[in-house]
Amino acid sequence: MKHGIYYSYWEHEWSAKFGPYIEKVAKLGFDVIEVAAHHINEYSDAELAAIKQSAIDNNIILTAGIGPSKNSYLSSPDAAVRAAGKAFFEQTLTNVAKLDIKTIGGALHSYWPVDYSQTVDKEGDWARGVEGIHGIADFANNLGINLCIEVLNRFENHVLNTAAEGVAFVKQVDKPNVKVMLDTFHMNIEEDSFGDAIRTAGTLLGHFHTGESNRRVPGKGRMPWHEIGTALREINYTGSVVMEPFVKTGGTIGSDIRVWRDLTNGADEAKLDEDARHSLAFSRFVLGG
Ligand SMILES: O=C(CO)[C@@H](O)[C@H](O)[C@H](O)CO
Ligand SMILES: [Mn+2]
Repeated sequence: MKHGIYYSYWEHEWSAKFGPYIEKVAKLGFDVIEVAAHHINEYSDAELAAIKQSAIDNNIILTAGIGPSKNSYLSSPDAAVRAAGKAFFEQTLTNVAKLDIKTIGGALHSYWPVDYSQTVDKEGDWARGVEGIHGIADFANNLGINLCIEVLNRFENHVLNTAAEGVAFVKQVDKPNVKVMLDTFHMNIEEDSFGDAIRTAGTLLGHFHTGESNRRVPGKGRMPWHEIGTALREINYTGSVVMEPFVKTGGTIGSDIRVWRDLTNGADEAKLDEDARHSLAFSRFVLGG
């Protein structure tokens, strides 16, 4: 099991450059950095090559997270938006591959976060989402990329809220590089049992996000970490466990994640780094790896 952190922990914008964080997370002892792919198409090839080299030099694996935009996503009822979604993914996956990234996770079938001022069509969005992911799976597979479909809580998406729904969706897509992704923050809201949810995902689990119920770093709250670690060991999970703490207010990250109070307790960057380092030690101990 490899342990990582989403660089957005330190940032306010999904557009923030991720290159400089590779050395930082390596120094903190992580194996993996997760980067936001939302703006990767704005990076030049030279920039991507330098980032890839930095990852090699620092012995860091990159994974990518993404929340597709409402203008271009795979399950839209509007065919033009679906086509734009496919084009966006093909360009994004091509650039993601330039960083040797093998895992991209998020609500890839949908857009994020969902706008609930509009009518919800769960069945239609599910069917179009399955078709949309099916339609980009081979393209991703040819680049060596796994598409990890994140199960989110009800306030952020309506299609997949539980591990069981994630498994049913991924089975309908029926492609070897399309997997289920779980996140303890969302599971805490929707699942009856963390252990059962992880066992339900089983061999289909492709990526795993961690965080406390208020999205502080693992170890600062009341998540049943022992139960989670036991279940991950039971299913012989060998993928990445990426902590996804969101503790800062402000910017697009603060508003998309609904961080309306300072969860850092006024921490400066050095204190945030220390919290991440302690949480990594805690995560390795309780989850394995
Ligand atoms: O858990 C979440 C959101 O609550 C994320 O994994 C999200 O999909 C990603 O951050 C988008 O970049
Ligand atoms: Mn997540």
